[in-house]
Amino acid sequence: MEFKQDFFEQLEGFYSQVYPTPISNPHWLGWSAEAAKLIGNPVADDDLLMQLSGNIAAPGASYYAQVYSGHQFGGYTPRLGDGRSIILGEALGDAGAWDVAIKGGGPTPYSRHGDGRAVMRSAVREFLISEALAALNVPTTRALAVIGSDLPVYREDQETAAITVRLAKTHIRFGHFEYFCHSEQGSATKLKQLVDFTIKQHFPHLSCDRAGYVQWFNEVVALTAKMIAHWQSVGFAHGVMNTDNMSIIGDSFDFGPFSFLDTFKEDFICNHSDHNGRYAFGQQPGIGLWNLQRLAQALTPLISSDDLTSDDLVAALNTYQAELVKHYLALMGNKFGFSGLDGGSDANSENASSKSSELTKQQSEDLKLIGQFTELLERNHLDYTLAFRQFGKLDIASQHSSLRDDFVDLAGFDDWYQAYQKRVGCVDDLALWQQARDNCNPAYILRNYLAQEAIIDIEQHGDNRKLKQLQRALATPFTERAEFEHFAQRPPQWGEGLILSCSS
Ligand SMILES: Nc1ncnc2c1ncn2[C@@H]1O[C@H](COP(=O)(O)OP(=O)(O)OP(=O)(O)O)[C@@H](O)[C@H]1O
Ligand SMILES: [Mg+2]
Repeated sequence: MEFKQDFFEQLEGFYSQVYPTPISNPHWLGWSAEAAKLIGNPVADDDLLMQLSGNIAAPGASYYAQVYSGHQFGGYTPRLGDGRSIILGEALGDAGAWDVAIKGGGPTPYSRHGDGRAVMRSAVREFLISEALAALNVPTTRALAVIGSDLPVYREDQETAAITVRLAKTHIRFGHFEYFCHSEQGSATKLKQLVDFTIKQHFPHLSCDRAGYVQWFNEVVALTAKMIAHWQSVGFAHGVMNTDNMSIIGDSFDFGPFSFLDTFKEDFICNHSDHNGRYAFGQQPGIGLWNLQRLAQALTPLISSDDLTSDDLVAALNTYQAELVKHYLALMGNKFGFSGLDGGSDANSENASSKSSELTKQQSEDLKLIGQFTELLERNHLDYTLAFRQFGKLDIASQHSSLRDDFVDLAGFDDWYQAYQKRVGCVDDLALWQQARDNCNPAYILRNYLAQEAIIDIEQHGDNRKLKQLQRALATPFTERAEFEHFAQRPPQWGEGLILSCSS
């Protein structure tokens, strides 16, 4: 791996240098060849294992933990920082550089009372979901590897430590800006230095002046809205949308008690510490905006000469909803096979952009049709992913749809289906239309119970074969294969809506 050290060299005072603590008996539990391609294809040999577990030095690595703060469950914590993630530097790849971080690498000056480690179950989950979301085309950090060990760690019970090797285009979070605005009083120079660095590294088309800052914030709003539209469309609940877990480039970041929906449930809560449902599935779009408001406050000293958030930042915040709806409609319209979508079949297309917050009549009707369908799913206790996978089997012109058999409320379904058929309109090539549905409605998602089964095999028998098989299925989630049939089922009763502990 070849590193550059831009953050380390240019942002002194924004991190503490700290070396990982060696860990006993490191061994590969998982490796992502896809992620490896991003950073010049390192070979997963013993030498690299020792480097990425923190047991020997990696050539060219700097080793540092960044300082940041953040709003956690609505309240401000003045100083957090990387308490268990140690960054080696920015590894060079063909399409840019990626921070390489050892998550669970041992204590840092920001560990507070923590041990700096991660338990195996959480490291495996982060590894699997990072790569699974990437395969679903959801913007996300990646995971190069998960490394097991013999080190005992203590949570509710004794467990074993493991490491996720995270790749991130940046580790800069909303919380970084909050720290240099609120916690380091009078440090407007540092805030500016951080914003300038972020723009130069990740938004190089923008200038580092007031107009550039405003444009940059507009882009952060749009990227965040797009990420959350993706989450809503695949039925992903993040679980801990604190501002210290919001990446400044709109990548899904920090995977703890996340969950995909099994049965569709708008108010599904995946984090058992989230007693009020602040981060429930249906709350995510609103929380995205709330988090952006906190970021706008942190940027205010840079943009405005008084304490009021400038009109320009407020105007940017006001584009959030339209941005989110635009992406959500494109993604959902694709899943349903609506005709004549803005931006064609590419939901990422920049053509789909209309800054107007006014919905067109067609958009309002589409949103209504989508909402009616998810309500039907909820009332009929149907699985979100499996229901959508059925769309690739629909004979759209026929009155009899295979999907209908799954519903108890047949009259409700029939009414909806009629309106849906009308919206889809005439399909010239049914096979092509069905293929397009299969290409955006996954057969395989990382259901909590599947991750849990893989984890139990490792925990009880040191056997990572299930993890590897699951990883292979999730790498091509739109392609059904007989060998993975068991991954495309509803969960067994014990695994339905499995809620996980936040301790990790
Ligand atoms: N076992 C631990 N030891 C030390 N610090 C910890 C530990 N677990 C969490 N923290 C720290 O607590 C804060 C909030 O934790 P959170 O779960 O959001 O992040 P994380 O999963 O540790 O890391 P990241 O956000 O980098 O993915 C962070 O400052 C984190 O570093
Ligand atoms: Mg975090």
